[in-house]
Amino acid sequence: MKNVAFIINPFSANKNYQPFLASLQKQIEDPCFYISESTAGTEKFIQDNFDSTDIFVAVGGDGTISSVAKQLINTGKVLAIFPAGSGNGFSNETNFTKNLDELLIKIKAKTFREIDTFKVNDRLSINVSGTGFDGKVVKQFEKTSRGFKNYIKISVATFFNYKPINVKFSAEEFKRHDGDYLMVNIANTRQFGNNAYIAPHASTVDGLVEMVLVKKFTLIQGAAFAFRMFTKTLKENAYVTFLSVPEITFTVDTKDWHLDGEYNEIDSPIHIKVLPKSLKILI
Ligand SMILES: Nc1ncnc2c1ncn2[C@@H]1O[C@H](COP(=O)(O)OP(=O)(O)OP(=O)(O)O)[C@@H](O)[C@H]1O
Repeated sequence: MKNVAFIINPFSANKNYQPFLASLQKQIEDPCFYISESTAGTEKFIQDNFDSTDIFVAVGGDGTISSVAKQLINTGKVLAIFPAGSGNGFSNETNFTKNLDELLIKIKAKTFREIDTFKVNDRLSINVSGTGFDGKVVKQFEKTSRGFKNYIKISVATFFNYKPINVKFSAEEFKRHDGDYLMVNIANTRQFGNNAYIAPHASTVDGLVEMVLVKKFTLIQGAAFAFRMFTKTLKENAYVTFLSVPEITFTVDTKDWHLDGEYNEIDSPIHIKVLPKSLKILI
């Protein structure tokens, strides 16, 4: 299989990439692959193999996919995914499964489509990024051994001593939404991962992101919110507001963000901007 490179993150999810690599080597003679020790390593690998590769396959979770996508934005190169993360939000939303045979058929067909991505100031996001409660949760979560159980544990603990963030919009039309929020998320796709649908109406081809503003609620209301997220039925109410926008600017009194589930420190003011049809992705 020519012009295809596999970038494997050995730290994703259960840190067990060997079975994937063994199947790959069984199915393809001498595949081009790279076991990535860091995002800088991935960057260098893509640069070194850029001219000879048409399809870069990210083997990992949303963080890995994002680190590969970053290098492919607005180029002729195509992204493919073998989901190997714990949440797999982006791969769930772009129809990639853990079936290697299926992936190899898609790679042979080489059919792709163009989807939107977006920027948070100067940083790229492909899936869902946010600040506030879940920015803080991701910060604490990265200090643990990860996994869904730790995520829930940290979420509940963070909830009880969490001080809402203050958001102020620049444009007059959004100023009525200025105020204190539990969290603010910016969604390109519908879900965080683990089928938690934070923005059930988001689309990767509409040139817009869904900004989801969530006010602080009680734990009981939080349970209802979680139920609606997992049943794809989250809608606007006294606690939840959706803004569908191609770009938006605001200030926020925290630097704690997660970009596609990875903790980032970002200075306010924040400028969100959609990069329409900027990423070619295998279908
Ligand atoms: N290209 C890369 N090479 C090496 N390590 C990476 C790369 N991209 C991200 N990482 C690191 O690998 C770890 C796992 O990231 P990743 O998001 O892929 O998996 P996950 O967190 O298990 O899955 P998900 O994001 O779907 O929940 C993170 O600590 C991240 O910082």
